[in-house]
Amino acid sequence: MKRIGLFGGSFDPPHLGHMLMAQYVLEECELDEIWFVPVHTPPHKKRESMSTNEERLEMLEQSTALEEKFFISTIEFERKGISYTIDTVKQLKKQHPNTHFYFIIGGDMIESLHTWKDIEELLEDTTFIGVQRPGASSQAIYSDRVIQVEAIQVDLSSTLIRERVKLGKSIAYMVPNGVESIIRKRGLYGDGEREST
Ligand SMILES: Nc1ncnc2c1ncn2[C@@H]1O[C@H](COP(=O)(O)OP(=O)(O)OP(=O)(O)O)[C@@H](O)[C@H]1O
Ligand SMILES: O=C(O)c1ccc[n+]([C@@H]2O[C@H](COP(=O)([O-])O)[C@@H](O)[C@H]2O)c1
Repeated sequence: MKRIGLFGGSFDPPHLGHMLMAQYVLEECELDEIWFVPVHTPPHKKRESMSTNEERLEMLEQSTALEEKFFISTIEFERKGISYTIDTVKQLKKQHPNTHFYFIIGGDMIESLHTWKDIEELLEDTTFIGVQRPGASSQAIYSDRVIQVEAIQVDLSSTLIRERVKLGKSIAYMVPNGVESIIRKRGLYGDGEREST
């Protein structure tokens, strides 16, 4: 059985917190590959930024280019609609029958797992991996059904990066190489009016 870690998120933009946790989980949980799965429409979160799917994908491609075990699945872009994880996992399992899928989340999300669509069914054959996140608590209904990994904790979020860009502050060393220049080149996260996908 191949062991694949799915890492879902908005990645708007990808930041070093994402990359460090992906690399750490890859090794620590002895996974074969990590597949980053950018959401089309997050189930529980309103996307605050107006960046397009193509722009998020370009930043993710830049972020994963140098690591041979990092891949991107655009399955949720293609499916459109709300990006429920159960739908993604079911679709992927059909396409890759000899694979065990893991789903990587930040420790902050363990608390709200009970609100996910068909969570019992999802937990039956998908193994969740929760990576500690600064400020997150581990007291939650499903905490004993999630492999909890103590990776290097970085108090970074995409929200913080977007705010810093808006204020004209540096984001050097906070995002993977090349991501800052995509942000600047495309004028992301500024005040200007942009179209969303
Ligand atoms: N610094 C971090 N440490 C641990 N987990 C993180 C960190 N940043 C993001 N994650 C986790 O990565 C996944 C994808 O996150 P997402 O792309 O939504 O980033 P975010 O930084 O939380 O974004 P935003 O600030 O826009 O809400 C989620 O499971 C989230 O909990
Ligand atoms: O399936 C659900 O009900 C569900 C509810 C909340 C979040 N998720 C997934 O969790 C991942 C991270 O979500 P977010 O909101 O932090 O971008 C992303 O892949 C979402 O599709 C999934």
